[in-house]
Amino acid sequence: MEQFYLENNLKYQSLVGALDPCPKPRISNGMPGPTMVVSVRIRPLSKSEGFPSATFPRSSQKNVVDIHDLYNHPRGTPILRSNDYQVDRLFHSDSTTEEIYEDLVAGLVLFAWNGGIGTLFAYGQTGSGKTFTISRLEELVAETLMNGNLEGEREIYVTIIDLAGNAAFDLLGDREPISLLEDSCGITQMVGAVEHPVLDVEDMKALVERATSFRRTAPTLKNSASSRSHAICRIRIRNMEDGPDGLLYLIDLAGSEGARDVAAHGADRMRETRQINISLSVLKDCIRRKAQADTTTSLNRGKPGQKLPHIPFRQSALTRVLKHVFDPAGARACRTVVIACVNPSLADVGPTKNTLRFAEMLRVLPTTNETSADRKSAMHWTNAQLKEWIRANCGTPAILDSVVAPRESGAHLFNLSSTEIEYRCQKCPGVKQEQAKAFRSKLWQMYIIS
Ligand SMILES: Nc1ncnc2c1ncn2[C@@H]1O[C@H](COP(=O)(O)OP(=O)(O)OP(=O)(O)O)[C@@H](O)[C@H]1O
Repeated sequence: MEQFYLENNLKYQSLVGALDPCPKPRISNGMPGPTMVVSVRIRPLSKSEGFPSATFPRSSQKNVVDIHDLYNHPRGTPILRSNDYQVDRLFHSDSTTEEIYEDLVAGLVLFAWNGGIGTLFAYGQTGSGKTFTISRLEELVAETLMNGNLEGEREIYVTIIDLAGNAAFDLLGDREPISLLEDSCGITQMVGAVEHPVLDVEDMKALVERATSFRRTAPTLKNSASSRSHAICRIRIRNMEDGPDGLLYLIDLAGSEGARDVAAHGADRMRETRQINISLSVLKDCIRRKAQADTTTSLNRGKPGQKLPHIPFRQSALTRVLKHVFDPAGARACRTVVIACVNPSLADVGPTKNTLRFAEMLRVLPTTNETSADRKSAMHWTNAQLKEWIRANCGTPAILDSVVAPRESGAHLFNLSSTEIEYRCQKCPGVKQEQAKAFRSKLWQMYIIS
């Protein structure tokens, strides 16, 4: 595929240059939820990669990014396939980590300082800039906690562990194995991991450096020093007055790798990659179900007999450590910031789309206190908007208007599983399976009323 992109670089540039993406109706109004903010950071394009950028933040719409991919059409010339994604915050390739800190993380630190549990994840494809982002954020967090400008008396303790599969290791204790056990109060304890008191910023930097030196890395096709484990930095903010201790989790996830990227790996590396991908998949499932659970809870607040939703956080060590975030029975106030990191290179366009699709999916059901009427109006498109969107996204050959709006019977419902979307599209003559697939991710969980 990379060869195809290199050979068609000029064609790609000219197709992108001729495009004029128009503002399209969006599923949601773009307001971040109160407990979870989903952001995307696009890292700068590295010249050595030799591919053009496939990510184009839209100037006319805030927090929307267009991704243009070149499709190798089996029966014709290559064509451009475009998708757009919207998140709560979008950081362009010239944004600094300091800007991200001010916008997303400073509030989380204050929240933890005042006794809450703040969690920050960086996830994305291998080589997309997660470690780059988290390591600088760790320094900035330390500066805020130590500069003496926050009100109240606190003591700071740091634990840094890494998770490889379901095994956990203390990165500040020479990578000794530790156990993750639930105590009688249902809190996951890192048994055997040492908590280090931090007195100033230099202490914190030294601890982070020490942890980095013990972290498991290996070269991958995309990154010569790829992190092959999830690193969790837990900062406990001990309240010396009356009040609960705050907790701040800064998590640098191992990079996901696609089947294409792992072709050259041996059996051990394949197993390791499989374990990473499984734990990331459980994490994604938990985040998503948590977002759904928050929405359902806020809509049903006050109604009797509401059951707690099931969130499968016990399925991996990573989500067990983060039980406080996912346990629907948890009583502590939690806030979560997700930073989806992407590499803008055209060669990485597939994983980039996966990362953005997931980021956008977390926002489909925003965790706000909006009423069901607000939600309905935000999720309904008019027929004209639907036609416009499908025409712009259906690929080639274009779908006919008669197929786009084949109904006289009222609602054309796309709030369906992927199989059902295909089923619907099979019923509409003229829509090809591949086109139906392209719609699937976007139309998922969306009503469209005639
Ligand atoms: N915003 C940025 N500005 C400049 N360089 C960056 C930025 N983000 C990442 N890089 C560079 O890209 C390369 C890969 O970044 P990094 O190691 O952080 O990726 P990663 O997502 O942690 O990868 P992995 O999952 O494989 O560990 C590094 O050389 C890093 O310096």
